[in-house]
Amino acid sequence: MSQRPNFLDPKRLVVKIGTSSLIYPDGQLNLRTMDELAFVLSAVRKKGREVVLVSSGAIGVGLNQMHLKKRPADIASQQAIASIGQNELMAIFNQRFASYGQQIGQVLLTHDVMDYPHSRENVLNTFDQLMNMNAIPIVNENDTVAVDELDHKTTFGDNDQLSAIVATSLDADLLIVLSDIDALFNADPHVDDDAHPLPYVDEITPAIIEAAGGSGTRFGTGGMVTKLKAAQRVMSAGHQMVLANGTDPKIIFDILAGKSVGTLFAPTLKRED
Ligand SMILES: Nc1ncnc2c1ncn2[C@@H]1O[C@H](COP(=O)(O)OP(=O)(O)O)[C@@H](O)[C@H]1O
Ligand SMILES: N[C@@H](CCC(=O)OP(=O)(O)O)C(=O)O
Repeated sequence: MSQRPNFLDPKRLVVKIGTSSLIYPDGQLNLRTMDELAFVLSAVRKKGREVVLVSSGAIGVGLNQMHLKKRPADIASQQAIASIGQNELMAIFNQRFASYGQQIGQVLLTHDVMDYPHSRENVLNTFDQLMNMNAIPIVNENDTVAVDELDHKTTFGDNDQLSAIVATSLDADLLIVLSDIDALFNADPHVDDDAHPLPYVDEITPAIIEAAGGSGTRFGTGGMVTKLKAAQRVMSAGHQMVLANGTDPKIIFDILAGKSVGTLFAPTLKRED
């Protein structure tokens, strides 16, 4: 009988969902995925695991609210769209999580807040208290204020790296990154028909970085490049990351049950099939 590896039993779990899993290619909101995500995370929380959700979607939802097909060019307009979208995103999550009896709390972060020791400590205390209250923190970058200036870095750049920073800062055992793709492939499968999935990565080699392309969709931002950076950060901290398809968030149950789905990034662990 195969031994159950420790990543299957995380005490503290961070789940990141990308815009391309929350918004259909035509710009409409994927309410089904949002509802299923609320259902699954509520069930996981009720089983005693601490759960943090990092959700993208502020800009995508804002564009939908304002009936816009693409991002406006100027920063102030993008930030206004994010302001409208974040509000709507949380309204939907609030309603869906409430239907499963699960309390949530919003945490909007900028890079500088995590850089300065005092503000970082306050943020981490807030996470701790939310989890003590059995609430699920829902995190996003504070897009309405984050703009990089010469001597002041406020942006994370993308939510893949934000989720890795949150996971490592909270010492989470496992980061699950849900995207619109089944796994990391040896080449972008939207470009190369012969690409095959990689079930297990124990080291981010130059060949793997070479295989990672940008986003395949109108709304996604980082593509595979930023997911590999996130994996690198998590692995360096001695923890694990699973990249999997977020179309049906019940895949989280499969991951926690030890099924070999997506790509497992883990420094030394060998996956048992
Ligand atoms: N080697 C690769 N393996 C898998 N996907 C890749 C790879 N290189 C580039 N991609 C692209 O990355 C996309 C996922 O990133 P992105 O669109 O930013 O999603 P999200 O919104 O979930 O962050 C995939 O749909 C795919 O087109
Ligand atoms: N903070 C932005 C997310 C940017 C981002 O990284 O998006 P994604 O590549 O879809 O995870 C938003 O909420 O629109």
